[in-house]
Amino acid sequence: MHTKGPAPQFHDGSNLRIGIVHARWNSTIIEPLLEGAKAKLAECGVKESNIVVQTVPGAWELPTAVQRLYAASQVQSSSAGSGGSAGDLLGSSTADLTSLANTTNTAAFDAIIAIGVLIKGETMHFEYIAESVSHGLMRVSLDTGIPVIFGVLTVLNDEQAKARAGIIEGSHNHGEDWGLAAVEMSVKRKN
Ligand SMILES: O=c1[nH]c(NC[C@H](O)[C@H](O)[C@H](O)CO)c([N+](=O)[O-])c(=O)[nH]1
Repeated sequence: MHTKGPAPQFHDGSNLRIGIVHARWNSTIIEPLLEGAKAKLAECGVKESNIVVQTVPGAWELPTAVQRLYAASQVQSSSAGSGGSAGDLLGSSTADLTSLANTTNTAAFDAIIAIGVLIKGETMHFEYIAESVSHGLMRVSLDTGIPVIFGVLTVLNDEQAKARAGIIEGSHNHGEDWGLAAVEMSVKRKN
């Protein structure tokens, strides 16, 4: 039963480009969260071809990956605009070009969703990662001006994680909220 979140708002996502970066830790929870976000993006009309999904090992890597995806999309879209090659703009090594070329369809994003699942262990590791990742994602969003949707579960045990991924009977998949937030923030940013 989903009681605390905002009433869902559906906006027209047909002209939006959305990036999703997700961690691979706790993948049995990540997968339904990712599917929930993508389902709501589709429901709002975001084209499959305008959704770019990338993965990182764990939540700690999310801020840098989101920042790099944003930066690559700016290079790509400005080189497309200027008619120059991405290489001119990157002043780049082959490795940079390869990684840029491997990120298909990186024309400027309207929002990026960062998805991770942090489950408290018996040490302070959880606290340090959760604190740094939340501050890092907020900083990327404020520094770039692009909405970065905080899709990082910070839970105390597997049951809490399952309840937020819609895996437990009657529970709500928070990934859906993140998809809707990405569309809403993108539309409001354009207006
Ligand atoms: O995404 C996660 N990464 C985790 N650790 C890995 C971390 O995010 C980095 O990938 C790693 O430290 C290498 O930088 C987790 N725990 O340690 O418990 C976790 O629960 N979730």
